[in-house]
Amino acid sequence: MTTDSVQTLLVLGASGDLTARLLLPGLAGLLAGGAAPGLALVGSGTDDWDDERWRSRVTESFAAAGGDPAVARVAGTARYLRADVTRPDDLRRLLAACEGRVAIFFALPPAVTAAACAVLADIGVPAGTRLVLEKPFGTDAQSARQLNELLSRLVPEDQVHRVDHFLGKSTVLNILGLRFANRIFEPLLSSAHVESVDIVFDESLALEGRAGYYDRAGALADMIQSHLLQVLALLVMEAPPTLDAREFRDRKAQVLRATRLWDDDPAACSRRARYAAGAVDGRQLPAYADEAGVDPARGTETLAELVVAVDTWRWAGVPFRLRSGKALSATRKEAVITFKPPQRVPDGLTGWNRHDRLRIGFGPDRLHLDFSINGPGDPFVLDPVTLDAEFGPGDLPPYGEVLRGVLEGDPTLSVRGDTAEECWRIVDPVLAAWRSGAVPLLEYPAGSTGPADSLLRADA
Ligand SMILES: NC(=O)C1=CN([C@@H]2O[C@H](COP(=O)(O)OP(=O)(O)OC[C@H]3O[C@@H](n4cnc5c(N)ncnc54)[C@H](OP(=O)(O)O)[C@@H]3O)[C@@H](O)[C@H]2O)C=CC1
Ligand SMILES: O=C1O[C@H](COP(=O)(O)O)[C@@H](O)[C@H](O)[C@H]1O
Repeated sequence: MTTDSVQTLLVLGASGDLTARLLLPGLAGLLAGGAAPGLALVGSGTDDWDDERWRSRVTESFAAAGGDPAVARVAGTARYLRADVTRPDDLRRLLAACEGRVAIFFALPPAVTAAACAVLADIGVPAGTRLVLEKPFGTDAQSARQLNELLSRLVPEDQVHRVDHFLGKSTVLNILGLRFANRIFEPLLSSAHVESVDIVFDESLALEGRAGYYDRAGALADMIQSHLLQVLALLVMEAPPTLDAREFRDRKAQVLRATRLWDDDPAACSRRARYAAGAVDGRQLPAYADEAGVDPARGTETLAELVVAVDTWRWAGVPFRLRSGKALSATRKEAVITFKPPQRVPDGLTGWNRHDRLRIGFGPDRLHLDFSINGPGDPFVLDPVTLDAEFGPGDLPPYGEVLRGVLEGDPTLSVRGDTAEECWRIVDPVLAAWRSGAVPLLEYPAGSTGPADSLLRADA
């Protein structure tokens, strides 16, 4: 093993939900594939745990990777240090316990992450340290800018990883490959041919005990500001000359800078709603307002919709409708590109009654192309058909892909600081309109398809 390969992943928030459920299983997948051979794992939290307790948590979360020796080595040598990360002496002690290059994963409540970063900015971090921050990154454009300023005092931007588990490497590459590695789709992807785009992330999952975080975030910040605008950027960006982190992230940032609310009208271009009592998949759910830990007076939305325009030569005039909601009747995770009708269907051909559509599914990652052809029987009558393809699974779970970028020092998948601010710049006026009461908080029964007054295309 070279000295260069020795590095420590320092997990702040070792006892938390994210660490056990997503981060550690992702790490196990990565290690089982032979990555990060010299990795040491240090966990920390305010709980009175010892090494044994932490190792058993790690082993439990690593279980899916089987008995891989590299995985077992990391679990068996993991160390735990009790610390309050808002205290300078505790953070100094944690950093002193790390060997080689350090990656600090802030699996902490956002306010604690910001406080820990402020302390680190005073005490400093070893050269080469990478910082991994979970979403939400700030609560608006101003707080995101302040957090960015703080981080810039700590390490260079390329060593800051603002995590977006949603856009793992395989999903990003699926979209880029679909758009830029053939001559079929890309020439059609512009306002000349596209009528509208819907990006939808509907979940049948409800609050699932996450009121502590979710009730202060809501669907707009939880999903649209943080994840769906990133999907939008991938769908509309110009082709990067290479997949180098700088080129790729520059292209994303450019289109997000050109994105604005439809008609610049935050009230007309947005919807918000929260679920009332109902049943999802036979499971009876209370109204969101009655869920444990929820303060109904906050008026937190569990479903948000937003229509934006991308003011570029290619996309001007095309509405992009973004929506995400919880406790809905069915899970639907896809981007749907609806094409304009054919310029003219020749007289004599009948039956065209459905727009051509390209559907890109996220989980499972699939592609569907809906269009009309001459079907069986009468050749003068068109029938709707769908061509399907699977993108195939990536070799790692999303957090494995995120951690690979962190441990290999590759910021490609990380959300760059200016981009995080830009996403808040887009949604801030909507949050202000909601706070002022300009947009009513609608209700939909859990297990329904959402409020009737949706901005999505009804036929998509
Ligand atoms: N859970 C999820 O599915 C997802 C979570 N996230 C994000 O991940 C982050 C963590 O979320 P989650 O794991 O759910 O939260 P949890 O509340 O489950 O865990 C938070 C952790 O932070 C620790 N902690 C709190 N204050 C301090 C402190 N002063 N010093 C040291 N440790 C402290 C807690 O330890 P203790 O209890 O001992 O104080 C606990 O281990 C959040 O930013 C969240 O938005 C993002 C996507 C999904
Ligand atoms: O980041 C989040 O994502 C999940 C949905 O993503 P998935 O990969 O778990 O399907 C969402 O449920 C959660 O509210 C949000 O914080």
